[in-house]
Amino acid sequence: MTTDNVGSAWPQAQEGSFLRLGIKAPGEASGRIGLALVALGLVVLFSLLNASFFSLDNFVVIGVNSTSILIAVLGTSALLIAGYVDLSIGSMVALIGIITAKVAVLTGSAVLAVGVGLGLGLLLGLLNGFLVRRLSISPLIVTLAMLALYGGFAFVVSSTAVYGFPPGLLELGRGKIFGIQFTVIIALCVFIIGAFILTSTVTGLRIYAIGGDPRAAELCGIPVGKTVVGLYAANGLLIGLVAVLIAGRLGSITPTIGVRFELDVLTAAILGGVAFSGGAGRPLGIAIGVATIGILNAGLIFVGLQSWWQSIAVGFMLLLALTADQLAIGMRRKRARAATASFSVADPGAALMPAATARTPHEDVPVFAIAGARKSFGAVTALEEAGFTVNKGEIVCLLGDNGAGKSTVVKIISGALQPDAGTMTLEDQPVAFRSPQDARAAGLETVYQDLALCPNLSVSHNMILGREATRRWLGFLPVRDDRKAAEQCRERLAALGVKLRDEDVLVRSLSGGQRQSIAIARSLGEHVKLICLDEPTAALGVKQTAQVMNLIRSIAAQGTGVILVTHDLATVRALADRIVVLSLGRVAYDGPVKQLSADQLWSLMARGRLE
Ligand SMILES: Nc1ncnc2c1ncn2[C@@H]1O[C@H](COP(=O)(O)OP(=O)(O)OP(=O)(O)O)[C@@H](O)[C@H]1O
Repeated sequence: MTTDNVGSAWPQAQEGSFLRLGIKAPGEASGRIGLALVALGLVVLFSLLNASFFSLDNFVVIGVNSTSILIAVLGTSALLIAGYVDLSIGSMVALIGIITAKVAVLTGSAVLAVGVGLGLGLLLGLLNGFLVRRLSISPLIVTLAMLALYGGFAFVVSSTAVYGFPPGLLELGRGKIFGIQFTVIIALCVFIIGAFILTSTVTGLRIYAIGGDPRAAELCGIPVGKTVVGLYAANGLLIGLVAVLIAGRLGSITPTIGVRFELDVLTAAILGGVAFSGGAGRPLGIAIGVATIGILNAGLIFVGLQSWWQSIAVGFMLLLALTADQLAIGMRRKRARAATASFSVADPGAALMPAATARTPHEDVPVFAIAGARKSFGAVTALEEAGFTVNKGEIVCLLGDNGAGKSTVVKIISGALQPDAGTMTLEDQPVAFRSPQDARAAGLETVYQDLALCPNLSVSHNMILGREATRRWLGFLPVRDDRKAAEQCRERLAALGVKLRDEDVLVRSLSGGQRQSIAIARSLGEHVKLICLDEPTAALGVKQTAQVMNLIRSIAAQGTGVILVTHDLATVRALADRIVVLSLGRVAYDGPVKQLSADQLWSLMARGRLE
């Protein structure tokens, strides 16, 4: 169990900023870059077995041969980080390659062939993404089916090699500038741009967030579906580029060109630290993973082994990397359990004091009202004519037995559900929300029971998720403003009396109470008028409950209205200015809690009536 020692330190973050831009690379470092030392070991081994392996010419050849993997690994890594995968990339290379080759031979136009290759890649990627989202089954299965389809169609287009390309296409694949092949320059540029997007942009952060917890990402306002389809489309475009460059470099394409390509690319990504379970991986590790696979493939040819030995070696490496991946997950869980991460809240003892001593709600200034709310789910009526108001700075506890309709009310208020009938007003203005984003924009925040935090992201990244600020780097490149995020994070926590020593620490290593504080602090902003908290103390110990109760008091003291859903009578007694009791979808009681006896309160909660 974790303990919260008031005043002791939060855990420290693992890494510094990316390229000193003040940008903190999201997600976790691979934690197993050591595996990349395998690459070095392989160089030594192959050099011992064949002296001519260790030559500049050979490393240039390995570099050129690795360009396809270096380009493709970006799309595969981004998908893996988001918790998805595309097994069809090898067959895609074959199908796109063979169609590009046919177009090149038939039209004699290199430009047209390149356009068709890239366009087809984008289209096939979009198709994969669309199917994965639509079919809602494992992307492994969907893309396995696509692997078979694309691979088969490649043979339908041509069962034999296609060659005789226009010079422009061959020049693209074989041409050099300052002695360096175009393909190498293109691959390096694409990799650097991809690494930049992953580590420094809003999109990058969102990819890591989706991999960490897709539901949390969705609740933070991230368009998960569109982002995932976009990732598949980008992956397809990269594969289109790979196919075009291979056609130009080899001067001919066969329908078997992509065999085992997906295995090489996946192995390079996972070897380089991208977690198969999503949410983790960094570009440097990925680049080292690519180098390892390149060296392995070249070395085995050098020592004269047959191609099936390459297959065996890469398969072995993949197993090794997956085992390391699992070990890393186990160690992370262990570290999280062992973490004695702690935070401090100003005078936690005060949380045990009655609410009235800490602040005064404005009884005559209603901030929010819901009236005549009805909601049915098929034959089940969840709400019937429910309604109540919340005043400025007032804490209203929403109570009721299981199935009374509390969550349904909260979902309607937060925009997650639309009522069948009823009205809502916010500061005397009628409002209707079609989504949680609508509600948030109007100044209405919800802290969900499962908190909607991404465990693989830092506290400050979680704090800004869905409303990330950007700035221009070098005057034109839009990058995430992580400095501003850190400032905002410190300010919000400080406003609630939470002292945070390191906002770069991962949420995974925080205790339940700390996570609750982060979720509450995140929901606060100058424009917030009402905050709904769903069972915020349900999973907490005594001290953590006291800390969270203090936070809720601080929020109300700043004039924000609070709706608190809870089953805990001690919390009700300590915090509530007023209680609203729901029973079978109707309001059974709306009034102060002070004059109710323990028996009366219990009767209201359990039976929905005063006795
Ligand atoms: N999506 C849904 N589909 C069908 N029925 C639903 C759905 N959501 C809620 N209900 C039903 O509506 C009624 C009210 O549910 P609700 O979750 O609002 O109650 P609650 O007071 O929050 O209960 P609990 O304390 O157990 O969470 C229940 O009978 C529930 O089964």
